[in-house]
Amino acid sequence: MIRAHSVETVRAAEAAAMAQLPEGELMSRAALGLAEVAAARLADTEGTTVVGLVGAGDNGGDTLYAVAHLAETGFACAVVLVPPSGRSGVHVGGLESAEVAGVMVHVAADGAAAAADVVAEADLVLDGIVGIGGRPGLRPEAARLVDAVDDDAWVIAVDLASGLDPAGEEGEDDAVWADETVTFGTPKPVHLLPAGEAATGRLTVVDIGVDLAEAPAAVERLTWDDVVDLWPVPGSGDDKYSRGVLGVVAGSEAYPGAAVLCTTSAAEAGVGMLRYVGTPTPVGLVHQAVPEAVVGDGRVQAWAVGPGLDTEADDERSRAQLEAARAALASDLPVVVDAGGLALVEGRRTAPTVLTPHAGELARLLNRLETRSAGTADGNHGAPVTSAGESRGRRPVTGPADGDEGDRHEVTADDVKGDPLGHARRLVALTGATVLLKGATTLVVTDGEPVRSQADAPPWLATAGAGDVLSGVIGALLAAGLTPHDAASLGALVHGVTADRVSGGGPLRALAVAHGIRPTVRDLLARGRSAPG
Ligand SMILES: NC(=O)C1=CN([C@@H]2O[C@H](COP(=O)(O)OP(=O)(O)OC[C@H]3O[C@@H](n4cnc5c(N)ncnc54)[C@H](O)[C@@H]3O)[C@@H](O)[C@H]2O)[C@@H](O)CC1
Ligand SMILES: [K+]
Repeated sequence: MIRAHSVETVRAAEAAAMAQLPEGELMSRAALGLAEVAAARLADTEGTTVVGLVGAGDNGGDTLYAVAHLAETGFACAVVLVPPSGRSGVHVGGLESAEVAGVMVHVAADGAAAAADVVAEADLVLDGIVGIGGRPGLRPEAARLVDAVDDDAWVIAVDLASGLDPAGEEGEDDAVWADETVTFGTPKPVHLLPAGEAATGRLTVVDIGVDLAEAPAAVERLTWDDVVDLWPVPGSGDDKYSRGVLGVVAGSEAYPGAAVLCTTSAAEAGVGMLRYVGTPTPVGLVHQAVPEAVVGDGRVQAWAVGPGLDTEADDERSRAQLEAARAALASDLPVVVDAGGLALVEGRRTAPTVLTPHAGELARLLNRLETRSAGTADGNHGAPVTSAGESRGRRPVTGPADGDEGDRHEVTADDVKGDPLGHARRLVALTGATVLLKGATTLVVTDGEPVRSQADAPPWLATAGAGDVLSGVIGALLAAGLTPHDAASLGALVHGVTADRVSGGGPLRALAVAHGIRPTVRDLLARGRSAPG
């Protein structure tokens, strides 16, 4: 598992480490590690020239010492001091060390065009403008220098790409776009969250001897190795019931294929037994595609509700199916809810619940539940969801207290894409559920747990039916007894890795991903068995 720690946790751990070490030791380790990575990249790209962009804080200090090392190694090195106060604004020891090593020192404020020319010459650029002490955004003079970087230069962000919010909460367009980020001690949230992941590039962690093993993580990412620890592997005493029975309420006369995709992926994920509840057309298809499934209601350990469900259909068989979906949501069993099922969510369930919206579905759900919640807070009407003010990171609801929607801001899919984590947290606060928000980086948010962030899938996975497959995998894992947080994040990992294998760099289809789940899980488990120790 990759664990990212908050700025506060990192600063506390660094302070504890520094108290035991000679002054400047941590910075010196950070700078040496940074210089080693930079030298390796220069060797790979046959580059010879280095420019460091140096801000006022210790991030600039790391950069100055690293550039000094590179100059001593024989590279042609320069730095551009970015602070408006020039030399007097930067790390004194670092600047001295760079000058002694023969690094050319330029001050941005003295001549912006000349400084930009120096930057444009570099094969490798170290971005040391700001690190974990930075506020989002770049000052105009820094932005101009960053714009001058040659397209072919290798850009290494020191600790994090300057301009990004270190916490990864606020999106920021005005930031360095790095090929690689060299961070110290531990990843920071920004490296793993949608707001910063793309600008971070490849992430390299340099060990500086700061111990964060016991410190609580802010963001986690499951890796292939976690599959062995988390995947439910049957023992000799297991039978199909003890391994977990999943009930699937999915598909409809309008969208019958979703039933096939969801049940196929649950079967491929190795669920103990499958029950399927649907209308005649998808029932016929499921009979053919997944003969293992038993059609009809019955005892289950978990439900998957919603893929391809048609909540508008009004014939007798459809009403019976929707009744089964509502009964599943009203039960005390774990449920994963997707697509059409999200329209049936009325608020808080006490049993384990995973909601798997994409941005548009999350926006619709927030609008519906928050309107209701505003009414409930005033004692007027609505489901027993939480009061409007409880959620973390949410915008205030501006509607009048009588529950009238008034000028209340309607959340849009673009709002969710602009602040995915904040909006996912809003839905967690309203429902108490685990929210899996789909995207290039999929977020799994549960109250009281570190956010899980998975980025395993290729863009080819953005295709119809992919979500139906994901629901089946998560349902199988819930039925086997995993927590919603583990089931959702492990499901996202396996879904993404499978898609990557199936794609092989080209198009994929959802049914192929469903059929790829079984060999992917097998291979990931085999990897763990063959790993040393
Ligand atoms: N604390 C430690 O023990 C260690 C810290 N290290 C480095 O120190 C960094 C943190 O250093 P600092 O706390 O000095 O903070 P930073 O170097 O991240 O930046 C703080 C300075 O930048 C200015 N600033 C903030 N936002 C800005 C913006 N958007 N544009 C321009 N200037 C801005 C601030 O006014 C302040 O002067 C880490 O990111 C890491 O690179 C490493 O040396 C490892 C050890
Ligand atoms: K930086």
